[in-house]
Amino acid sequence: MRELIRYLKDYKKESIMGPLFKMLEACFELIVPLVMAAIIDTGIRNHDRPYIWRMGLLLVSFGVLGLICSLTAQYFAAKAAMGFGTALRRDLFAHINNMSYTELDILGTPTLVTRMTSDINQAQAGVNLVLRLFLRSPFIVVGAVLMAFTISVKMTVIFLIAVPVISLIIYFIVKSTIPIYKSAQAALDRVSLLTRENHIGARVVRAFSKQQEEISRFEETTGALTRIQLHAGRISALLNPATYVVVNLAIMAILWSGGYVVDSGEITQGELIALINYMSQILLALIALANLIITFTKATASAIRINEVFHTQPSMCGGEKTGSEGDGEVPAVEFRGVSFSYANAKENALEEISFSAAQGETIGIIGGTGSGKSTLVHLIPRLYDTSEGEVLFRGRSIQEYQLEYIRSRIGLVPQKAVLFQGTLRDNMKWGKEDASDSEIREALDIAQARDFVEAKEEGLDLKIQQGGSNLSGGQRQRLTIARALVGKPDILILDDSASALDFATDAALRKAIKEKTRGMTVFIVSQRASSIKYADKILVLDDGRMAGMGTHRELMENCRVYEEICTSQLSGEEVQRG
Ligand SMILES: Nc1ncnc2c1ncn2[C@@H]1O[C@H](COP(=O)(O)OP(=O)(O)OP(=O)(O)O)[C@@H](O)[C@H]1O
Repeated sequence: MRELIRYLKDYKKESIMGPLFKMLEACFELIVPLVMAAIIDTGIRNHDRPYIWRMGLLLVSFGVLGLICSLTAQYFAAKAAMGFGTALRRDLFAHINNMSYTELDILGTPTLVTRMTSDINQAQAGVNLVLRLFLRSPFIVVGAVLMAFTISVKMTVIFLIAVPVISLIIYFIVKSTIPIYKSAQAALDRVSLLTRENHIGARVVRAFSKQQEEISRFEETTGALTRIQLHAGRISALLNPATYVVVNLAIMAILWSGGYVVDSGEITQGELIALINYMSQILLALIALANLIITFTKATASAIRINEVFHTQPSMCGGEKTGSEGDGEVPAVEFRGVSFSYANAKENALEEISFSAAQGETIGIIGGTGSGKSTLVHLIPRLYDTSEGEVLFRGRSIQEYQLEYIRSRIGLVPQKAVLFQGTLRDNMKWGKEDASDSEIREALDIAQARDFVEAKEEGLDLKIQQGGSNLSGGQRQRLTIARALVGKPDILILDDSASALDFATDAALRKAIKEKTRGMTVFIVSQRASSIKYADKILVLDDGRMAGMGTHRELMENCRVYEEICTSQLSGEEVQRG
């Protein structure tokens, strides 16, 4: 938690005023039993009604003042806690956005969502409660014992026995619940993972009629979370009865021995009542302290999880260079002996890959599933860094370029077509912030998306729902291609991003890209031989290795893997026509 305290730096005033007003409220509370004692000993004993009224009014004033102090403290504490949470959330979001794919793979999205939401809320609640109670509760306990001491030194012994016993009970209960709260947060991660997986894959779940299995899986996971929370709840439920037993025993002791000391005239009846009041105040303060410790512990567990994300430093930092180097003589992209392995993976996903792609060339990449096609193209815009070897962009290592620059010059259309909530125009502007409508229409035209967009009444103002759910798979794919084209990148990568298009649209798309984006180097990843066979150069991947490289004709003659793919997909005539 200490590391996160820096997020309170803009709320120094609130962080001081909150606890101070709580202490002030506690002072009023500590005086109340003395006023009560005065009412009993003077007002009631002497039948002095005006005195009772005066003192009664004083009690009401203390109550009102205490309430004002408490509300003011609450205001400052809430303001500081909200500010803390907001700044923390903003920083964590920015930090996660700076992470490379490697860190995102290691941490995983569900836990990042839980940490961004539930954990930050927990830390925020911790800050709020700490600001209100961390001084108040100990202050009341010490204050009540001291007040009792001023009334009767002898009777204070009961306080000095009761307070440590209550503290010990609280200590053991809190100590045994802390690890349980930690595992509850981890169980929440699992619930979050399952919820996310299920909501994203809702259509698949229904298509396979897996609702019942998924509901059972969900019940099992939430059941585990419930069991953990119940376990913690059962232990915490012991807190009140156990502490009340001790306090009531102490009050019995005060009443029993109080009878003797009142009889002997050492203390008055009013003072005896004040002692009982102080004992109750101590109990309430200690229980509040126990709640504070539990909330603080949960907040600390959450803070650890948040800090784990902050400590995961982006493994990638960009270079200095912007602007293209060299001219048409230098290859647009070159791989020199590139091998790559995913974090925690035992085997390399790519092994010794070397090739070069000239400016304006179309490169087809083909291979079986899991052969490393996506991995290879992800290395071009530096979504991952190579484990061995080098990737060059226009004759220079991509590591020398600024990350923003390299990504603005390389348009990647990922396998999964992801669009964001907003208008179609907003989505297109991801490719180029200041793109004009005519630039967007041009990109839509090349991506074979213009017709269907113009057929919609709203045109570029078409509202895209979350994840693009109001569009078909093929429409989404065409829009993501258009989005990459808007920025007129030097390199366009289509990672199996035309898989949902029919053959005619796929062919029209490739033709339009070739004709209307002169000078652009295009990488087409596909499982379909027909999509890549006209490429200037075809890379054939097999289990992460380069099985062949060349034109369709060359590969048909000397690459067995390519020949097998083609003969399994194309007719004899199509194979020959390449
Ligand atoms: N994020 C990841 N973490 C660990 N391993 C991964 C990750 N992504 C892919 N792999 C592994 O790397 C290998 C290559 O995967 P890749 O996605 O590049 O294949 P692909 O040829 O594009 O397959 P497909 O055509 O099915 O999309 C596979 O064995 C896969 O299991």
